[in-house]
Amino acid sequence: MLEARDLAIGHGGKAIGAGLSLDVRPGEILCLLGPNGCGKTTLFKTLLGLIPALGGQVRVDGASLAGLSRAQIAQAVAYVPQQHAPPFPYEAIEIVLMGRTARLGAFAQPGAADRRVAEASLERLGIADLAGRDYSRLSGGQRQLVLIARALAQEAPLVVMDEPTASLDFGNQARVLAEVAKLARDAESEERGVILSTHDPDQAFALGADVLLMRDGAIVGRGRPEEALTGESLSAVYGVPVSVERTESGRLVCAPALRHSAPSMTCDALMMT
Ligand SMILES: Nc1ncnc2c1ncn2[C@@H]1O[C@H](COP(=O)(O)OP(=O)(O)OP(=O)(O)O)[C@@H](O)[C@H]1O
Repeated sequence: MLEARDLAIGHGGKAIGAGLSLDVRPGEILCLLGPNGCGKTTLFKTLLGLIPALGGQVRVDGASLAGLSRAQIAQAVAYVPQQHAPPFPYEAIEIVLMGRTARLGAFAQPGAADRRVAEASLERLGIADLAGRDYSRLSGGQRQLVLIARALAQEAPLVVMDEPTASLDFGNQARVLAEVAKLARDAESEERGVILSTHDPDQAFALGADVLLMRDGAIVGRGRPEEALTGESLSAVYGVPVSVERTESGRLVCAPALRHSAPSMTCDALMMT
């Protein structure tokens, strides 16, 4: 479905990563983990053709990304960006309806069926009440949920999500993760491929997702979460001691050690800040 081979990525011709290869197939969830600034968003934008690859190849359903129009890419891949600021005060439902655009003819307007799909997407995420609200005035987490609804409405076979749970509260994180799992493996609908980035390695365990560990623009680990996410690999990638522990229920969780030797502020210093 999505294949990247020996991809080099960067901005304005300046490389920030190279030698990147990955595959996502229907029913698979691929979880991209790595420190701030390692190149996750740049990789996603390159996979979506939003910025040019500096080398290597991306193929979508066997076709070279370079030869596809924006509409063809949008029919194949839905994108949930990290941040999104529309230039006009759209209602949330209008943002979700934009997900239908790739399915319409050049000058066609979304119809009643498209509106029903958009409303169902909002409902599925428990945010039907936001439909008529001004998107630009929603909280960061509410906006993120609306963008996920837009990706659902797009009904593309592959979904790329850049930190989809970043500004969500605890309950909404769980809701969105459940949707991610359903998107990929819901027996009632067609299987989809999902690739998401996150700063929480526990999510890879919770989703049973394949893992790509990235550092400084390179892939430094990959595989099933139990193999790729070890105390050693996570400590090396994030530069802090991390242990991976099994809870009583049998679930694996990642626990960073808080360094006792880190400089700490005295009460006086804290009161002055
Ligand atoms: N538009 C841009 N022009 C030039 N450099 C950029 C641009 N966007 C990002 N970069 C640089 O590319 C590098 C990778 O950034 P990127 O946003 O891909 O990292 P990331 O892994 O997604 O980070 P985070 O986890 O903080 O979101 C960083 O050094 C960043 O400063």
